[in-house]
Amino acid sequence: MKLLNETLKKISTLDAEAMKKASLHIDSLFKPLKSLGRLEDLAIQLAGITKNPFPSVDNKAIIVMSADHGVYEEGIAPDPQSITAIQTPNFAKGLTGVCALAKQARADVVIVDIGIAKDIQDHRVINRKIRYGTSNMAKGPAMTREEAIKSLEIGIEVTLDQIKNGKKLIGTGEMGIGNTTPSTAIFSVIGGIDPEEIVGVGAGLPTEKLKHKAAVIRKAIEVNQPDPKDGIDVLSKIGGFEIGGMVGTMLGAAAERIPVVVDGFISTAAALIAITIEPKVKDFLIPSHYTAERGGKVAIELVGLKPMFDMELRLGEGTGAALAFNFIEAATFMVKEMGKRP
Ligand SMILES: Cc1cc2ncn([C@H]3O[C@H](COP(=O)(O)O)[C@@H](O)[C@H]3O)c2cc1C
Ligand SMILES: O=C(O)c1cccnc1
Repeated sequence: MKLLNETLKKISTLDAEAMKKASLHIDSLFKPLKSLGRLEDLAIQLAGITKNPFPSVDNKAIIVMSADHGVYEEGIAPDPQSITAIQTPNFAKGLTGVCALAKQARADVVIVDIGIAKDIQDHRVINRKIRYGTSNMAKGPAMTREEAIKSLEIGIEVTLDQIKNGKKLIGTGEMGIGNTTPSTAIFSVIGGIDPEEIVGVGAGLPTEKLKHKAAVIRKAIEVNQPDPKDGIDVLSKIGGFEIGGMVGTMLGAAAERIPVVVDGFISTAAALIAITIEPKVKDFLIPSHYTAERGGKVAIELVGLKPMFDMELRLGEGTGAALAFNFIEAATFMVKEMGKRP
């Protein structure tokens, strides 16, 4: 709890002076005013986050949190639960979708076991296992409040380690069979939306099972009665360990004034919990893409962010964040490389 409290205390506001300097500089560049559109907004936000009108984000990492879900036993996901444990070492080997995109963006991928249902033998996977998957949220709380806080603090610690190692830009990623179910539950509770309105197929659930997935989510909310104003209560009752880890990454990066990129559906659920815990964190979040998962648009609107692009991705892992790194780095090149108006 100490690390979480210290981190929350450190989260401040954007630096208005650096933003003004960046804005004046961008307006002085050799181009029609505002003609680089949202790239200009991005450069100004980066200045505000880093307190530097000319920041560099060349050293980047995607932090992937991996965990399993007790609610899997309700039949809410199309794949065997063992895929989480099978796929996790593939992040260390560079074989997953996010690894390919991160390689192109010259970013490291950091993979953390924060609650996979099996032991992972690969030493390159950081072992911060809380336990072997959450409990079934359709029957009771997914985790205790203490475990939820632990997941946040693990996310903070792993992120601070990366920042200490020189990372200037962080992306959030995840792996966890079944995790679109707790994510949808989080949007339902905090947004006050019926699960049936936003539930989607995740990794490919047959559409005839969508009503069942929504009913499981509704039951989990009824059984647990999470307090929508208490992000930690929501996380503990209907969340997941990897979602908590991603929230921790967002809080830790914001506290250190490091820009942190929101990925897809699950990462958006983490962002919603992060801003429920500390609204100031929102200014430090950079949205990436519109996920193709049904409910994704409503979800990112709940956070109050406008993604940069829509490539119809629906993989997660941090793939959208890795693609977004290119836009973010491009914004820093614009301010540093362009010439001024005569
Ligand atoms: C091989 C494979 C790789 C993945 N990488 C990310 N996900 C994505 O799909 C899962 C969420 O969807 P659902 O809630 O329907 O299970 C998460 O693991 C998410 O990261 C994957 C899913 C699979 C099958
Ligand atoms: O948008 C995502 O992150 C997503 C969507 C479906 C399944 N897994 C992840």
